[in-house]
Amino acid sequence: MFKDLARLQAKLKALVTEQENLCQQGKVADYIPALAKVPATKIAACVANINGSSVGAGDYQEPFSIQSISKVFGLVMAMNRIGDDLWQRVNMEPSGQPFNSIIQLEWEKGIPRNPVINAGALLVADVLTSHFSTSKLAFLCFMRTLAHDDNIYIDQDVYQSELEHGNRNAALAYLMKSFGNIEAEIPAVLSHYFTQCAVAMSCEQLAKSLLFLANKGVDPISKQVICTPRDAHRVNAILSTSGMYDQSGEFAFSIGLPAKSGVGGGVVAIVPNYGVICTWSPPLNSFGNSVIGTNLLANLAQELGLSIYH
Ligand SMILES: NC(=O)CC[C@H](N)C(=O)O
Repeated sequence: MFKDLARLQAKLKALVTEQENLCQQGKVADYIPALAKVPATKIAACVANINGSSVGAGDYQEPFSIQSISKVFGLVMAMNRIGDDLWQRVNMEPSGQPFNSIIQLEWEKGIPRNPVINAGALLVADVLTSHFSTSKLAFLCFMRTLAHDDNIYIDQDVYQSELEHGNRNAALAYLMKSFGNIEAEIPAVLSHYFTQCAVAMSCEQLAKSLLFLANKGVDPISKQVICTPRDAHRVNAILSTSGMYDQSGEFAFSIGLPAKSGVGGGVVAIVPNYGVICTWSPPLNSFGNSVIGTNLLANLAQELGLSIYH
């Protein structure tokens, strides 16, 4: 558990102020208009404590597009639904490739390297589409339950844009289907995947909703079992090795926390037995990870001595 939350809040404020005044690099995602129009100056950091309390600084209560952070939640739902069968259809190795790469998928006969690159998340979306009668609604309900907030919503503007610019994801899904690794019809799989990506949440909501991964699978607020301790371990392991895409090695080397980024500029990091940190800043580096979001996490982890490798 994080102690002395007042000091932690002062630290978050100081870090946010320091980062917003630095000359920053990076580029806001512009593959869809709905993301391109988000102001590059947004900046936020929030820490959810394992006892359910939280502190934040900057725009930490403002919703943004969670994008690939949704892959974590989809994965947990799929693991809960089909158990170890999932690992017959998706691997658990780092890809060493950009998040939306297609090359490896053909070499490896339609089996995605891991569930947190696009191909893997589309595979997970197929599992959810095939095993829930209303998978999009089930996903939204899951998010609302985890965040303890019924106001969480799907940003229709982002969803529509994703659909209109979804050719690469469609290509990944059709390639997997050609290998027999996708069961449902591709339009339904894509619709589920883009719905997940289009969920809007704030840093505070995201940090709270992932507390179960810092607490061996149990939501510390409701005491509800969200997944088994073994699956919480597995998700954290995948996030440690692949959550920051092809920057995961460097992230483990310099920060040492299971983490997941999204092209909306959000980054979440799990601190087992302590809580969850979420940062947000839209400009991205060449890996698709938030520049300031990663800096904020690095500074905080260093100052507080947080690393799972200590
Ligand atoms: N890295 C990401 O956040 C990618 C999500 C994005 N919607 C895509 O599918 O390309």
